[in-house]
Amino acid sequence: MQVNGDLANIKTYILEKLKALYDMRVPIGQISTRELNEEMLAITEDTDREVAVYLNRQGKVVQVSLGDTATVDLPEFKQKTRSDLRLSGIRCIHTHPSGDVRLSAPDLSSLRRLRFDCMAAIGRKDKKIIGCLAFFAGEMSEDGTQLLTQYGPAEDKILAQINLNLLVTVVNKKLAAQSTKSTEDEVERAILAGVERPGSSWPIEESMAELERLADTAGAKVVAAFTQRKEKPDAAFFLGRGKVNELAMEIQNLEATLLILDDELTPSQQHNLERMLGVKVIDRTALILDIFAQRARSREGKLQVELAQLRYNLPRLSGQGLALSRLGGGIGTRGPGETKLEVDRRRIYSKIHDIEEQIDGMKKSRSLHRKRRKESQIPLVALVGYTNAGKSTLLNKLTGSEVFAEDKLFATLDPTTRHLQLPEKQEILLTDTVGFIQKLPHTLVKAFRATLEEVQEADLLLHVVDCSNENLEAQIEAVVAVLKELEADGKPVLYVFNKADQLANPHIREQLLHGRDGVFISAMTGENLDGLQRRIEGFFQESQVRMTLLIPYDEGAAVTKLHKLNAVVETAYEETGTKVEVRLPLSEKDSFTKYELKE
Ligand SMILES: Nc1nc2c(ncn2[C@@H]2O[C@H](COP(=O)(O)OP(=O)(O)OP(=O)(O)O)[C@@H](O)[C@H]2O)c(=O)[nH]1
Ligand SMILES: [Mg+2]
Repeated sequence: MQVNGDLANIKTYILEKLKALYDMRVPIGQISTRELNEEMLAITEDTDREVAVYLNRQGKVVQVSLGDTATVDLPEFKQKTRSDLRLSGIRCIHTHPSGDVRLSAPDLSSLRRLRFDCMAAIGRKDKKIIGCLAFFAGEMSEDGTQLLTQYGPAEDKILAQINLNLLVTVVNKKLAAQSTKSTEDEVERAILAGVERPGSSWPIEESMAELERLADTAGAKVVAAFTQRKEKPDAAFFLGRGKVNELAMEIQNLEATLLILDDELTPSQQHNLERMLGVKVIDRTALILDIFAQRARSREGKLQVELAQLRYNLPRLSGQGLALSRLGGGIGTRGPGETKLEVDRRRIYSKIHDIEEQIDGMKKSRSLHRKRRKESQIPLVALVGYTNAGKSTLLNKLTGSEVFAEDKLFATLDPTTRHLQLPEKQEILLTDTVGFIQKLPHTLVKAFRATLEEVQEADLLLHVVDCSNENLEAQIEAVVAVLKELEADGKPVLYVFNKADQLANPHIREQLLHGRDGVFISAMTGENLDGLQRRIEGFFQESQVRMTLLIPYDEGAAVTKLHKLNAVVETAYEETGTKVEVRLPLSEKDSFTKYELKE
């Protein structure tokens, strides 16, 4: 057994004593023993030099050195990877010849550098053995360095009572939590890949550009993009074998950590690609789900996203465990809020059940809410449209509110409803909804059905279109497809061609409308917002009548009913009764004609 350090001029019997330290054992879970401490201190007292022993978790001495700990190198115990923050499994116990057992700065820095389970210094004071101890706290300071915990000086019999196993488990757990956090913080380097299929209504460049925006929104850095023409996707790899090999090379060259496919992958395609390429592979659906998970704000929104994620992941769990968990955190593994997605099949089932129940409960309370709204008779107008069309900007502009609007995809996830009074005093409720997108996964539409109930309940849909987008026809089509899926395609629609300020040529407006019923506006500059409001008002007026009524004072119930119907525009008190200007739904007209005041 080799003793390290400066051994020149060391007497043979000292060397023998040092070598004998290798034979000493410490019970598992205990930091040191009285015998080991005594032997080490005896050598120190003989030589006036520091003795250090390094023990593994089995309590076996794996290295002995004479000199000072700061210069001791332990090559074979060094950490293999930078990202692995866990403790090394080795601890260092050393003597301080001065008898001052406080840990020195070099002691603490080697604890940090070599990630020891703990660092102990021992010495003798008044015939007693005392020691100090330091170990990782498992917490990081503001500047990103690991905090240490120090203990002592204390008598060796106290130190011997510390449960090293427990200490290590706790610290490692905390460190592991840090390392998942830091991998999530690390920007993922993504390669995008898509297959161009003949006859697709969506140009592959557009689809890929959108995928890049989605990746960007999710926080990935896109380092390359590949497309391939293919009649139909490969059953095993989605992409052709040649393309997969090319990708494998590029992933190495570009140090990519993530591959994102533009279409939904089958669980086995995803699994095969991950095995071949050695990086995490996700598809458009998982990417969208990830963005939703980051953006959902309301409790129900969060639950719905989590439900969709769990359902999506369920068939993707392989027998031995989840590919995603094997490959670490980041995009595709993040749940709503602070949570990390569940990866255990059994727990997923019970969680799905749990969430479904919670959502059910909320649905009930919402339908009560809706009933109340219906009774109030205020019509509901829903803003629908492709993501980034400007729905939230429009809602803000019209209602003077501050709904989050941003030049990112899916800025809005939770529906917001605002009260709005139109120029002719017609009141409406205007609701902003999640933007739609092409290839919006079926599961997601289903998940969002509940929050999209506003769309299903609406009396009028405002389909907001970004008319400056070259691909507007395909976007309109995608929105209509989702509306169909929501069974809301039969509703009256007014097309709102937004971002008209971006249209250089006003003459193409007519052409863009394609015979659809629509108005051109700019939510940004405010252009034609009054025109839009008049159109909305016009829509409701067509199904309403205006009347002036005189209701005798002893028939107050009629007035109450009018208020309930939210039909009253103006009230005046005359000698013979209440004079009210009303705007009545046609269906209610007959019951009030007897009060009508003919001029
Ligand atoms: N030039 C121009 N930009 C606009 C107009 N309206 C909205 N925008 C911009 O378009 C971007 C998207 O606007 P949002 O209101 O967030 O779009 P959204 O439809 O709510 O998007 P999601 O919530 O993601 O579905 C923002 O950067 C707006 O500033 C407009 O009339 N003209
Ligand atoms: Mg929005």
